[in-house]
Amino acid sequence: MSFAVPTIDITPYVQGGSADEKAAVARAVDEACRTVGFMQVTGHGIPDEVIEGLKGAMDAFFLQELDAKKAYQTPPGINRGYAPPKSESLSLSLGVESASKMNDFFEAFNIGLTRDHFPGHDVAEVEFQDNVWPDVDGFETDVTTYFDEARRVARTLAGIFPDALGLPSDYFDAGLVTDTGTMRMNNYALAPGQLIELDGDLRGMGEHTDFGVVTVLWADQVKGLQVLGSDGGWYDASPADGALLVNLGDVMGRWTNDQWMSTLHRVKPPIVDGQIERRRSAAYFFSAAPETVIAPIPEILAEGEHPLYDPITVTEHTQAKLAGSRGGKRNDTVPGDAARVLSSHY
Ligand SMILES: O=C(O)CCC(=O)C(=O)O
Ligand SMILES: [Fe+2]
Repeated sequence: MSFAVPTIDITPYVQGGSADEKAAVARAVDEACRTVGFMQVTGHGIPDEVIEGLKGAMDAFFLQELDAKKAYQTPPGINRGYAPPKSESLSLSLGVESASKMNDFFEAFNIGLTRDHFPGHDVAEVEFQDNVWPDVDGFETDVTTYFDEARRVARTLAGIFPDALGLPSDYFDAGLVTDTGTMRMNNYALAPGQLIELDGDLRGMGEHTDFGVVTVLWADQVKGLQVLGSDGGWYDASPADGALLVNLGDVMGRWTNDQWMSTLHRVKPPIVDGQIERRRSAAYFFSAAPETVIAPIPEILAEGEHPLYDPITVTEHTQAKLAGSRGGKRNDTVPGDAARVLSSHY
Protein backbone atom coordinates (compact mmCIF):
# COMPACT_ATOMS: atom_id res chain seq x y z
CA MET A 1 0.00 0.00 0.00
CA SER A 2 1.25 3.48 -0.66
CA PHE A 3 1.04 5.71 2.36
CA ALA A 4 1.38 9.47 2.20
CA VAL A 5 0.68 12.33 4.54
CA PRO A 6 -0.97 15.02 2.39
CA THR A 7 0.46 18.55 2.36
CA ILE A 8 -2.05 21.35 2.81
CA ASP A 9 -1.29 25.05 2.48
CA ILE A 10 -3.61 26.85 4.91
CA THR A 11 -2.64 30.38 3.80
CA PRO A 12 -6.25 31.30 2.83
CA TYR A 13 -7.31 30.80 6.46
CA VAL A 14 -4.20 32.42 7.93
CA GLN A 15 -4.03 35.53 5.77
CA GLY A 16 -7.61 35.69 4.55
CA GLY A 17 -8.43 34.21 1.15
CA SER A 18 -11.47 34.09 -1.10
CA ALA A 19 -14.41 31.82 -0.33
CA ASP A 20 -13.29 29.51 -3.15
CA GLU A 21 -9.74 29.32 -1.85
CA LYS A 22 -10.99 28.52 1.63
CA ALA A 23 -13.39 25.89 0.33
CA ALA A 24 -10.50 24.15 -1.46
CA VAL A 25 -8.49 24.06 1.78
CA ALA A 26 -11.50 22.76 3.73
CA ARG A 27 -12.02 19.97 1.16
CA ALA A 28 -8.35 18.93 1.38
CA VAL A 29 -8.53 18.90 5.18
CA ASP A 30 -11.68 16.77 5.12
CA GLU A 31 -10.04 14.25 2.78
CA ALA A 32 -6.86 14.06 4.90
CA CYS A 33 -8.84 13.66 8.12
CA ARG A 34 -10.97 10.85 6.65
CA THR A 35 -8.12 8.86 5.16
CA VAL A 36 -4.95 9.49 7.21
CA GLY A 37 -5.65 11.64 10.28
CA PHE A 38 -2.28 13.35 9.71
CA MET A 39 -1.32 16.22 7.42
CA GLN A 40 1.71 18.35 6.62
CA VAL A 41 0.64 21.95 7.07
CA THR A 42 2.37 24.79 5.25
CA GLY A 43 1.41 28.47 5.13
CA HIS A 44 1.01 28.41 8.94
CA GLY A 45 2.81 31.73 9.32
CA ILE A 46 5.14 30.83 12.20
CA PRO A 47 8.36 32.78 11.53
CA ASP A 48 11.58 30.76 11.25
CA GLU A 49 13.19 32.71 14.07
CA VAL A 50 10.41 31.67 16.45
CA ILE A 51 11.13 28.02 15.66
CA GLU A 52 14.87 28.63 16.07
CA GLY A 53 14.12 30.15 19.47
CA LEU A 54 12.18 27.06 20.50
CA LYS A 55 15.00 24.74 19.38
CA GLY A 56 17.60 26.77 21.26
CA ALA A 57 15.51 26.75 24.43
CA MET A 58 14.98 22.99 24.24
CA ASP A 59 18.70 22.41 23.77
CA ALA A 60 19.60 24.69 26.66
CA PHE A 61 17.26 22.81 28.97
CA PHE A 62 17.67 19.20 27.87
CA LEU A 63 21.46 19.26 27.56
CA GLN A 64 21.77 19.90 31.31
CA GLU A 65 22.61 17.13 33.79
CA LEU A 66 19.69 14.91 34.80
CA ASP A 67 19.72 16.16 38.39
CA ALA A 68 19.38 19.79 37.29
CA LYS A 69 16.37 18.85 35.17
CA LYS A 70 14.79 16.79 37.92
CA ALA A 71 14.47 19.93 40.02
CA TYR A 72 11.54 20.80 37.74
CA GLN A 73 9.68 17.51 38.08
CA THR A 74 6.03 17.69 39.23
CA PRO A 75 3.75 15.01 40.75
CA PRO A 76 2.12 12.60 38.24
CA GLY A 77 -1.28 14.34 38.32
CA ILE A 78 0.21 17.64 37.16
CA ASN A 79 0.95 17.96 33.48
CA ARG A 80 3.67 20.58 33.89
CA GLY A 81 7.42 20.68 34.19
CA TYR A 82 10.00 17.99 33.58
CA ALA A 83 9.21 14.33 32.93
CA PRO A 84 12.40 12.22 32.97
CA PRO A 85 12.98 9.21 30.69
CA LYS A 86 10.85 6.20 31.58
CA SER A 87 8.35 8.16 33.63
CA GLU A 88 5.57 7.59 31.15
CA SER A 89 4.21 4.74 29.14
CA LEU A 90 1.96 6.02 26.42
CA SER A 91 0.59 2.67 25.33
CA LEU A 92 -1.00 2.18 28.77
CA SER A 93 -3.17 5.16 27.87
CA LEU A 94 -4.71 2.88 25.26
CA GLY A 95 -5.05 -0.21 27.38
CA VAL A 96 -2.08 -2.11 25.92
CA GLU A 97 -0.13 -3.86 28.64
CA SER A 98 3.59 -3.97 27.94
CA ALA A 99 6.19 -6.33 29.40
CA SER A 100 7.85 -3.48 31.20
CA LYS A 101 5.44 -0.82 32.26
CA MET A 102 7.42 2.40 32.06
CA ASN A 103 9.73 2.03 29.11
CA ASP A 104 9.23 5.07 26.92
CA PHE A 105 12.66 6.69 26.97
CA PHE A 106 11.63 10.17 25.85
CA GLU A 107 12.14 12.97 28.33
CA ALA A 108 9.82 15.93 28.17
CA PHE A 109 9.06 19.37 29.45
CA ASN A 110 5.39 20.34 29.63
CA ILE A 111 3.77 23.74 29.72
CA GLY A 112 0.20 24.82 29.20
CA LEU A 113 -2.50 27.44 29.32
CA THR A 114 -3.07 28.81 32.81
CA ARG A 115 -5.92 30.66 34.49
CA ASP A 116 -4.14 33.90 33.60
CA HIS A 117 -4.96 33.23 29.95
CA PHE A 118 -8.68 33.58 30.69
CA PRO A 119 -9.27 36.68 32.79
CA GLY A 120 -12.92 36.93 33.79
CA HIS A 121 -13.56 33.22 33.22
CA ASP A 122 -14.03 30.82 36.08
CA VAL A 123 -11.73 28.04 34.91
CA ALA A 124 -10.73 25.08 37.07
CA GLU A 125 -7.20 24.97 38.39
CA VAL A 126 -6.84 21.26 37.66
CA GLU A 127 -6.94 21.93 33.90
CA PHE A 128 -5.06 25.22 33.98
CA GLN A 129 -2.14 24.66 36.32
CA ASP A 130 0.52 27.29 36.71
CA ASN A 131 3.61 26.70 34.66
CA VAL A 132 6.98 25.78 36.06
CA TRP A 133 9.84 27.66 34.41
CA PRO A 134 13.43 26.44 34.58
CA ASP A 135 16.18 28.83 35.45
CA VAL A 136 17.58 28.82 31.90
CA ASP A 137 18.29 32.10 30.13
CA GLY A 138 15.58 33.08 27.64
CA PHE A 139 13.70 29.75 28.01
CA GLU A 140 10.40 31.19 29.19
CA THR A 141 10.32 33.93 26.53
CA ASP A 142 11.35 31.72 23.62
CA VAL A 143 9.07 28.84 24.57
CA THR A 144 6.11 31.13 25.26
CA THR A 145 6.56 32.85 21.90
CA TYR A 146 6.39 29.53 20.08
CA PHE A 147 3.52 28.28 22.29
CA ASP A 148 1.38 31.32 21.41
CA GLU A 149 2.04 30.75 17.70
CA ALA A 150 1.22 27.03 17.93
CA ARG A 151 -2.03 27.88 19.72
CA ARG A 152 -2.88 30.36 16.97
CA VAL A 153 -2.32 27.68 14.31
CA ALA A 154 -4.42 25.18 16.28
CA ARG A 155 -7.27 27.69 16.62
CA THR A 156 -7.04 28.38 12.90
CA LEU A 157 -7.39 24.66 12.21
CA ALA A 158 -10.36 24.46 14.57
CA GLY A 159 -11.90 27.21 12.44
CA ILE A 160 -11.41 25.11 9.29
CA PHE A 161 -12.96 21.96 10.76
CA PRO A 162 -16.64 23.03 10.75
CA ASP A 163 -16.26 24.19 7.14
CA ALA A 164 -14.68 20.84 6.26
CA LEU A 165 -17.51 18.94 7.97
CA GLY A 166 -20.24 21.01 6.34
CA LEU A 167 -21.32 22.49 9.68
CA PRO A 168 -22.07 26.16 10.42
CA SER A 169 -18.72 27.98 10.75
CA ASP A 170 -19.32 28.81 14.43
CA TYR A 171 -20.32 25.25 15.36
CA PHE A 172 -17.40 24.62 17.72
CA ASP A 173 -17.08 28.15 19.06
CA ALA A 174 -18.91 27.57 22.36
CA GLY A 175 -16.61 24.73 23.37
CA LEU A 176 -13.54 26.64 22.34
CA VAL A 177 -14.06 29.88 24.28
CA THR A 178 -11.77 28.54 26.98
CA ASP A 179 -9.71 26.12 24.93
CA THR A 180 -7.35 23.85 26.81
CA GLY A 181 -3.80 23.70 25.58
CA THR A 182 -0.66 21.95 26.68
CA MET A 183 2.64 21.63 24.92
CA ARG A 184 5.02 18.73 25.40
CA MET A 185 8.59 19.34 24.32
CA ASN A 186 10.18 15.94 23.73
CA ASN A 187 13.84 14.97 23.65
CA TYR A 188 14.74 11.51 22.41
CA ALA A 189 18.33 10.86 23.42
CA LEU A 190 20.15 8.52 25.73
CA ALA A 191 23.75 8.80 26.76
CA PRO A 192 25.99 5.89 25.65
CA GLY A 193 25.61 3.00 28.07
CA GLN A 194 22.12 3.94 29.12
CA LEU A 195 20.51 1.65 26.56
CA ILE A 196 21.32 -1.37 28.67
CA GLU A 197 18.97 -0.21 31.41
CA LEU A 198 15.90 -0.50 29.23
CA ASP A 199 14.16 -3.67 30.26
CA GLY A 200 11.39 -3.87 27.69
CA ASP A 201 11.01 -2.98 24.06
CA LEU A 202 13.31 -0.13 23.13
CA ARG A 203 11.14 2.73 22.06
CA GLY A 204 11.10 6.49 22.17
CA MET A 205 7.38 6.84 22.77
CA GLY A 206 4.87 4.02 22.78
CA GLU A 207 1.87 3.64 20.51
CA HIS A 208 -0.84 6.11 21.33
CA THR A 209 -3.47 8.46 20.05
CA ASP A 210 -3.49 12.07 21.19
CA PHE A 211 -6.22 13.04 23.61
CA GLY A 212 -7.56 16.34 22.36
CA VAL A 213 -9.06 17.97 19.28
CA VAL A 214 -5.93 18.49 17.23
CA THR A 215 -2.15 18.40 17.70
CA VAL A 216 0.29 20.78 16.04
CA LEU A 217 3.70 19.12 15.94
CA TRP A 218 7.05 20.67 15.22
CA ALA A 219 9.69 17.97 14.86
CA ASP A 220 13.26 17.52 13.73
CA GLN A 221 13.58 15.90 10.34
CA VAL A 222 15.41 12.97 11.97
CA LYS A 223 13.26 9.88 11.35
CA GLY A 224 11.39 8.31 14.22
CA LEU A 225 7.72 9.22 14.10
CA GLN A 226 5.68 6.36 12.70
CA VAL A 227 2.00 6.44 11.84
CA LEU A 228 -0.30 3.41 11.66
CA GLY A 229 -1.73 3.05 8.17
CA SER A 230 -5.17 1.59 7.57
CA ASP A 231 -3.48 -1.61 6.32
CA GLY A 232 -1.98 -2.23 9.78
CA GLY A 233 1.57 -1.23 8.75
CA TRP A 234 3.68 1.47 10.44
CA TYR A 235 4.91 4.25 8.17
CA ASP A 236 7.60 6.90 8.73
CA ALA A 237 6.35 10.46 8.80
CA SER A 238 8.86 13.30 8.92
CA PRO A 239 7.96 16.94 8.46
CA ALA A 240 8.66 18.41 5.02
CA ASP A 241 10.83 21.57 4.89
CA GLY A 242 9.02 24.37 6.70
CA ALA A 243 5.97 22.22 7.44
CA LEU A 244 4.31 21.36 10.71
CA LEU A 245 2.74 17.96 11.17
CA VAL A 246 -0.86 18.11 12.28
CA ASN A 247 -2.88 15.18 13.57
CA LEU A 248 -6.31 14.72 15.02
CA GLY A 249 -6.90 13.58 18.59
CA ASP A 250 -9.61 11.47 20.20
CA VAL A 251 -12.02 14.35 20.83
CA MET A 252 -12.27 14.88 17.08
CA GLY A 253 -12.70 11.14 16.54
CA ARG A 254 -15.55 11.09 19.04
CA TRP A 255 -17.20 14.23 17.67
CA THR A 256 -17.13 12.83 14.13
CA ASN A 257 -18.06 9.27 15.11
CA ASP A 258 -14.69 8.18 13.72
CA GLN A 259 -15.47 9.58 10.27
CA TRP A 260 -12.25 11.50 10.98
CA MET A 261 -9.35 9.53 12.34
CA SER A 262 -7.52 9.91 15.62
CA THR A 263 -4.59 7.98 14.25
CA LEU A 264 -2.23 5.79 16.26
CA HIS A 265 1.40 6.82 16.17
CA ARG A 266 4.65 6.08 18.01
CA VAL A 267 8.28 7.19 17.98
CA LYS A 268 11.20 4.89 17.27
CA PRO A 269 14.27 7.05 16.69
CA PRO A 270 17.03 5.54 14.58
CA ILE A 271 19.92 3.83 16.34
CA VAL A 272 23.28 4.43 14.70
CA ASP A 273 26.29 2.47 16.03
CA GLY A 274 24.39 1.52 19.16
CA GLN A 275 23.47 5.08 19.89
CA ILE A 276 20.22 6.87 19.45
CA GLU A 277 20.23 9.66 16.93
CA ARG A 278 18.99 12.62 18.92
CA ARG A 279 15.58 13.88 17.91
CA ARG A 280 13.47 16.74 19.25
CA SER A 281 9.80 17.55 18.90
CA ALA A 282 7.20 19.87 20.40
CA ALA A 283 3.57 18.81 20.38
CA TYR A 284 0.90 21.42 21.06
CA PHE A 285 -2.27 19.64 22.17
CA PHE A 286 -5.35 21.71 21.54
CA SER A 287 -8.66 20.75 23.07
CA ALA A 288 -12.05 22.10 23.99
CA ALA A 289 -13.16 23.54 27.35
CA PRO A 290 -12.92 20.91 30.12
CA GLU A 291 -16.67 20.65 30.73
CA THR A 292 -17.57 20.28 27.05
CA VAL A 293 -19.57 17.11 26.50
CA ILE A 294 -18.21 15.20 23.52
CA ALA A 295 -20.62 12.98 21.63
CA PRO A 296 -21.00 12.18 17.93
CA ILE A 297 -22.46 15.23 16.14
CA PRO A 298 -25.96 14.25 14.98
CA GLU A 299 -25.85 16.54 11.91
CA ILE A 300 -22.99 14.64 10.33
CA LEU A 301 -24.21 11.09 10.95
CA ALA A 302 -25.26 9.39 7.75
CA GLU A 303 -28.68 7.82 7.59
CA GLY A 304 -28.65 4.71 9.76
CA GLU A 305 -25.18 5.46 11.19
CA HIS A 306 -25.09 4.58 14.87
CA PRO A 307 -23.16 6.68 17.37
CA LEU A 308 -20.05 4.73 18.39
CA TYR A 309 -19.44 6.66 21.61
CA ASP A 310 -21.35 7.60 24.73
CA PRO A 311 -21.13 11.23 25.79
CA ILE A 312 -18.07 12.04 27.90
CA THR A 313 -16.61 15.35 29.00
CA VAL A 314 -13.19 16.50 27.82
CA THR A 315 -11.91 16.24 31.41
CA GLU A 316 -13.22 12.70 31.94
CA HIS A 317 -11.54 11.55 28.75
CA THR A 318 -8.22 13.26 29.53
CA GLN A 319 -8.14 11.88 33.08
CA ALA A 320 -8.71 8.31 31.85
CA LYS A 321 -5.87 8.68 29.35
CA LEU A 322 -3.46 10.30 31.81
CA ALA A 323 -4.16 7.69 34.48
CA GLY A 324 -2.82 5.21 31.93
CA SER A 325 0.19 7.03 30.58
CA ARG A 326 1.43 8.67 33.77
CA GLY A 327 -0.09 6.65 36.61
CA GLY A 328 0.56 3.18 35.15
CA LYS A 329 -3.14 2.27 35.19
CA ARG A 330 -4.36 0.52 32.08
CA ASN A 331 -7.15 2.44 30.39
CA ASP A 332 -10.04 0.10 29.66
CA THR A 333 -12.30 2.72 28.09
CA VAL A 334 -10.91 2.33 24.58
CA PRO A 335 -10.96 -1.37 23.61
CA GLY A 336 -10.84 -0.54 19.89
CA ASP A 337 -7.49 1.25 20.20
CA ALA A 338 -5.88 -1.62 22.07
CA ALA A 339 -7.06 -4.09 19.45
CA ARG A 340 -5.65 -1.96 16.65
CA VAL A 341 -2.21 -1.84 18.29
CA LEU A 342 -2.13 -5.53 19.06
CA SER A 343 -3.05 -6.46 15.49
CA SER A 344 -0.58 -4.08 13.82
CA HIS A 345 2.56 -5.50 12.22
CA TYR A 346 5.45 -4.54 14.45
O1 LIG B 1 7.98 13.17 18.69
C1 LIG B 1 7.08 13.10 17.85
O2 LIG B 1 7.28 13.24 16.65
C2 LIG B 1 5.66 12.80 18.26
C3 LIG B 1 5.36 13.13 19.68
C4 LIG B 1 3.99 12.72 20.06
O3 LIG B 1 3.34 11.94 19.40
C5 LIG B 1 3.39 13.28 21.29
O4 LIG B 1 4.09 14.02 22.02
O5 LIG B 1 2.21 12.99 21.52
FE1 LIG C 1 1.26 11.96 19.98
